[in-house]
Amino acid sequence: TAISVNDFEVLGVIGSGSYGTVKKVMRLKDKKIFVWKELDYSSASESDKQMLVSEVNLLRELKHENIVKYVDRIIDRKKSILFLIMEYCEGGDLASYIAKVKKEGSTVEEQFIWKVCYQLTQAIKECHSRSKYGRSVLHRDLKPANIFLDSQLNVKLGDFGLARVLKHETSFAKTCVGTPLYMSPEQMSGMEYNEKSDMWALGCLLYELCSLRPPFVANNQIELAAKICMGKFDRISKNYSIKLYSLICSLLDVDVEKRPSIEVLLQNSALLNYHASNE
Ligand SMILES: CN(C)CCCNS(=O)(=O)c1cccc(Nc2nc(OCC3CCCCC3)c3[nH]cnc3n2)c1
Repeated sequence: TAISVNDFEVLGVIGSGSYGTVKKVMRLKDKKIFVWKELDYSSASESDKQMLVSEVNLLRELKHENIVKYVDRIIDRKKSILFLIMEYCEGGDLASYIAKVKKEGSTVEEQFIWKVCYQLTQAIKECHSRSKYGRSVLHRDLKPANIFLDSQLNVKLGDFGLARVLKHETSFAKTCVGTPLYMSPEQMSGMEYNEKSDMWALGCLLYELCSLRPPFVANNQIELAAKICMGKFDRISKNYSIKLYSLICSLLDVDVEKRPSIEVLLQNSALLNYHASNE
């Protein structure tokens, strides 16, 4: 039997993304906790609706321990609302985590940064491997607000891909909403997003976990673009190992060719050692 909103109890609102509200819900039959994302498609065109259906079908196929799991969907045709039931990540998002560490005047432990690096590398590999077989996997924003933690502090890559479908955003809107702190030099120069852009964003994320701020900050887009294309950033604290710093430097290479691909990163010795000693 199809599931309905009456099978759930809404426990509260977690936040609202650009495409709808995210609520914490409990499934009544087994008291399990999930989130549901409410997508209002009342103003979507027929083609947008088709895109939404295909994106949701792609979501269903992406099953990986480091990607937020899609559980089910509910369509309320009367209200034109699509409810996406996803796994609930108790630990919240990395943006909140970094803000908390910073507020406490503390620092992020190197072991945890290697864990985040290893698990995100696996998630990115999964996304890239699918896009190889002709499936355009949602381009997932690799930014702290879109990376979640479960109760064991395992990393889960969230989904923002749907936001693009519903926001009918033109390419202009795409690049001009919010400050794209993690945008790669080649994207700043107008090139399309490509898999190496994810590697740059991963570098920005690892840098931010070390320094509690992004590698490139500016007061406006022009200045930000200039800094990113220059590719100069302050060294991270000497409390972190050279291995970690050189990995971050290799990812924050303005030369797309020299920047490691996900396959090259998977062969990184320090990362392999991390995994071997934490299996
Ligand atoms: C935006 N944040 C800085 C503060 C807002 C709220 N705190 S928080 O750090 O996200 C937080 C706190 C406790 C639990 C969770 N768990 C969670 N959140 C999701 O999405 C959050 C949503 C994403 C779009 C923007 C609004 C927030 C999930 N999606 C799939 N599983 C999810 N599990 C999140």
